[in-house]
Amino acid sequence: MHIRFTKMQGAGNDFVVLDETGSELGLQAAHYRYLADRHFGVGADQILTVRKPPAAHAGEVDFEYIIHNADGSEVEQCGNGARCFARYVYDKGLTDQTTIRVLTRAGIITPRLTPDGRVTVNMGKPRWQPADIPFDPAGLESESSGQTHRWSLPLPATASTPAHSVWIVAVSMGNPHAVQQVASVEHAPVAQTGALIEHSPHFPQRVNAGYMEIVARDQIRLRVYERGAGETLACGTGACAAVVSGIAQGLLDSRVNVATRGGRLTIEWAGGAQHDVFMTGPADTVFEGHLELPDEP
Ligand SMILES: N[C@@H](CCC[C@H](N)C(=O)O)C(=O)O
Repeated sequence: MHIRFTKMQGAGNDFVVLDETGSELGLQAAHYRYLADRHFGVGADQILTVRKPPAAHAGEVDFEYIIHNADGSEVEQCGNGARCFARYVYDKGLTDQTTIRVLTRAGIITPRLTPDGRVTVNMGKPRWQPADIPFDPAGLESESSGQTHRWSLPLPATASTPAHSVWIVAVSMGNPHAVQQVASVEHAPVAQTGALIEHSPHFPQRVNAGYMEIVARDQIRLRVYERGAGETLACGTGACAAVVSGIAQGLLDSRVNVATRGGRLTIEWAGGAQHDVFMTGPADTVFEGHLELPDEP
């Protein structure tokens, strides 16, 4: 099958974007893995697919946006991808609106193109209830921290680390996140513990593992080991999860700059159950291409 694609990136989190507004390509998990492969395919952390809204949501949203991780799994949400999605549909002339309502597996989000070239996304509300994440805290030690809880998550011994526990805040931004505070992101054991946290049995659908260094009440540094993709240069929902966990614990103000390895994001949240989280950052097209997709990659 011959397909056209656009390569995009947002703060270094990179994507292959596919247009299925005309007809669906019918790709399988192995095709997404092939497209994401940095040696044999195009190379990406996630594959983003743009579709017209399904009939049940016609009039309510402008597009549907489907996300696959590099490992081929379909996921509910992707923040940096949402900004690239908005940039894509606008630049391709699929819409002339600068505020776009998008259906995702996690619900409706609203990206808005801003005059400075960046994109601000209303990412909806954080969800803290374990069942909504999903997170199974059975048997875990916990302590209250501001308006939320920290949980002591046990990690098994590996060749490089002894068995130990880390204190995490569990939160959903449409997808699951476990955020821990570290003294220094540079020295954080992301490579050693990221996959252990991702596969913890306390997160039945796996989890994105965030490592947050608080620099000031309005500034953090962040690394994220992403579910289904490994460590990426930035994770938009990870930035939202880290900032809301910091605000809920009383450690951060309501507007926070997040320095990632690939660029800067700004996250705003007024706190409480009624307020949405807003994320602002870059979204850029890198190149366009076409390729012959093997029937069975
Ligand atoms: N890079 C993303 C998150 C993509 C999905 C994530 N890996 C998951 O499995 O939940 C972002 O910018 O939010």
